[in-house]
Amino acid sequence: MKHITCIEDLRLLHKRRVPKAFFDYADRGSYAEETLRANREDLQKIKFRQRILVDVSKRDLSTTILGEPSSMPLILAPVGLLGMQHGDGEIHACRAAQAAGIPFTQSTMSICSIEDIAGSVEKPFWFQLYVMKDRGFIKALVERAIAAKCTALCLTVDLQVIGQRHQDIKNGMSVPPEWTLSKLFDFAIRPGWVQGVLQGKRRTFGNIAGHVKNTEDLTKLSAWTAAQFDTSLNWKDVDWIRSIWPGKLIIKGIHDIEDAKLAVETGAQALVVSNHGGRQLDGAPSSIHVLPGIADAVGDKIEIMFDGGIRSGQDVMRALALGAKSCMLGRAYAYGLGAGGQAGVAKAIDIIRNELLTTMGLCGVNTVAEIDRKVLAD
Ligand SMILES: Cc1cc2nc3c(=O)[nH]c(=O)nc-3n(C[C@H](O)[C@H](O)[C@H](O)COP(=O)(O)O)c2cc1C
Ligand SMILES: CC(C)CC(=O)C(=O)O
Repeated sequence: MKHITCIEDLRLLHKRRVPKAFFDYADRGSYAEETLRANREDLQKIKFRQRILVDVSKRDLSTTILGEPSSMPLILAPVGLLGMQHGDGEIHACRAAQAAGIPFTQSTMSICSIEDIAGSVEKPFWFQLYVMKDRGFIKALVERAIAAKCTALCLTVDLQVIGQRHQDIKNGMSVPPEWTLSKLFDFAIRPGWVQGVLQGKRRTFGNIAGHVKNTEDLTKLSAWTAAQFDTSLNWKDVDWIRSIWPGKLIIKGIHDIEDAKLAVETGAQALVVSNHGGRQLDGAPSSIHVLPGIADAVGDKIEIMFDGGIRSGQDVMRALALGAKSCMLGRAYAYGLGAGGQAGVAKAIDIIRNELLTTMGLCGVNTVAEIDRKVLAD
């Protein structure tokens, strides 16, 4: 990892080490990928004010997230199928987050189960929930998150209809999964990855296997899961989740001021301004484009988290300047995981941490609380 200096280096290493179908699943977006590109392009358009001769010798990244101390304003976002980027990927990512002193969010669509992670890490983590049609299953899943002592529930609300990812279809990441000679060859030339995944605790959705009959049958499990996304989901379901989850609630996938106001009314502690990393509504504006309006409208009533296109500490600084209290990393750490397991995720976090510290120094800022629109050039 010595010559890895930026997230793009981790991305290229991930691309080399992991079969194409799984790399593309992580890397790509929905439809024409306009929103995926806009997330990056709009962040890069935001320029900083360079300030000089300010004593920046005592820069400090520490902050609070949902009232808890955090070493920096970063969170590992829920990312599905991490265990396919690296054997036991969820455990590796959670360990790296905990070693760095930041929260890890486990996806409903994880390969390791809630219990697998809880039994393998030192501290509590967050759980992300997709509300599926089978509400009995969802209630049981929330109860499992409570039993595992998860400290926050991140309710994702932007995937009741699934945006098509063309590349996943071309790669046979469909239901049922497609096995072609070229795919088998692609696996065969990556024996390190194959061995890691085979040594992992599980090779299918760990939170769901066990609930579906014949779970050994991957096709049945995938079909059940795909059919379970619930197009009827609405704000009443959020109230129901509120009634069965006693802890801190985060609503993830807010992209509109009116929805942000409704999220405040649910009594949730935080919302995530997110377009699911350009994987859902293609043609939506970038997350950074909508952040200032949402922060101005509700930032004094609810904690604002942000994601979408964060690949550097500079990007974190941009989002904090425009009203976010913390940022979720998605692909940035998934690339690290594919590139090198726990060490790769640790590297991703460290790269972003150092970039943020340097950017703060060059903008004449010492603390996270000081970062506001004044650090941006007109
Ligand atoms: C491969 C992949 C899988 C994802 N799976 C989930 C998921 O299971 N649940 C969820 O709430 N968000 C999921 N997301 C969205 C992320 O939580 C986050 O919103 C997004 O990655 C942020 O954009 P970025 O990747 O540009 O940082 C996924 C994102 C990626 C890249
Ligand atoms: C299994 C997927 C629905 C997980 C997800 O949220 C994503 O791929 O963006």
